[in-house]
Amino acid sequence: MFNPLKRLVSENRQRYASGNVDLDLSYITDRIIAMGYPSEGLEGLYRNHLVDVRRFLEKQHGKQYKIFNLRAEKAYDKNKFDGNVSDYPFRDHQVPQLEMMQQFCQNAAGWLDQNSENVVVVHCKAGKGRTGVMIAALLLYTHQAKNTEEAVAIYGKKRTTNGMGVTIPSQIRYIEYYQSILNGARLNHQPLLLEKLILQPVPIKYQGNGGRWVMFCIVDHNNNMLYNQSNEGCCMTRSDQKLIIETNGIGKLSGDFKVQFYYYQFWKKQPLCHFWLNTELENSSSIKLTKQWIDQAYADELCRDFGIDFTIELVFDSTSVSNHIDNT
Ligand SMILES: CCCCCCCC(=O)OC[C@H](COP(=O)(O)O[C@H]1[C@H](O)[C@@H](OP(=O)(O)O)[C@H](OP(=O)(O)O)[C@@H](OP(=O)(O)O)[C@H]1O)OC(=O)CCCCCCC
Repeated sequence: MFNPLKRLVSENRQRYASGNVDLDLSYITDRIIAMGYPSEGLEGLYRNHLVDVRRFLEKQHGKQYKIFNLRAEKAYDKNKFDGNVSDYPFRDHQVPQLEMMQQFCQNAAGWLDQNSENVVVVHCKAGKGRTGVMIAALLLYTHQAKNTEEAVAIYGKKRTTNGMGVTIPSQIRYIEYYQSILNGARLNHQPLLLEKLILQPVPIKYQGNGGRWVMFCIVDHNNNMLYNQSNEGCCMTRSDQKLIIETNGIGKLSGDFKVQFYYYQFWKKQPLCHFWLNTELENSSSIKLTKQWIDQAYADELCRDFGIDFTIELVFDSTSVSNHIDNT
């Protein structure tokens, strides 16, 4: 039934509305469905209600649906869908572990291969960003999209009213990483040694001298600190054009990592921007990210100071890079 609050909360997502069904749910293909979280209690008042989702899926697909829950923050009793639920959790606005993308695709494609009537149903919270990452990966894995751009476009067109499905730069980067794995790229397990970060131009308000210092840390998927600039006492040098932060060669990185920039206001950490990278698929001694490849670089008021040509460059120790390349 039409519910104005649910419609408001589903924002730009395409809803499935037919007869007395009105769900935050979209068919990306005939056999791949994206939807919002099947909720209960208070959340069920403004998102898809679990009971409505179950009724819809059973009516349309009998017992031939399999649900994939990507929401790390919350879970429901799998028995409410007769146990036919698999979890591939990751956090809101973040990226999945690369291995998890492969496991998800194998599981989902295996289910689709078992019977031509089987469908997969993917959700996170809103069923937009994270759901889009995994469905784009599945479209690539099942050869229904030839590259990341096409996979993201198919998803955006079917899932949203304005084509804006997966929009977070790191999430798009991870679909690209996954595409390169499917294209035969070899993962390199040798760590890379982060030598320095170069911010160009110097963020205007955060240069010291009465302004606030830009700080950064590096974390893993569980938010465990891999490197913390404020503890390591690394050296910052500033010219008119750039801010160079030397890590003294102690930033040894392996696999997925997130670089988070922040500053302190009243002793509270205020995030500025961040990005995810994976060392296993990066083979160059420097990675330079323009603003459009940095997460939240537009959204946060403070990051406007970074200017349109703002770049963050990560420079790795050349020995670690050559060890890395020898191993590919
Ligand atoms: C009378 C109140 C009217 C409220 C109207 C709210 C209208 C409104 O803004 O609704 C939207 C909000 C937030 O909406 P959500 O709580 O659903 O949050 C969305 C979710 O994080 C998506 O990530 P994911 O789960 O798909 O991975 C994200 O997409 P992405 O990761 O791609 O950026 C999207 O960002 P985006 O907006 O696309 O930038 C978020 O808005 O809903 C609520 O906060 C729940 C409100 C609960 C209200 C409870 C009332 C009982």
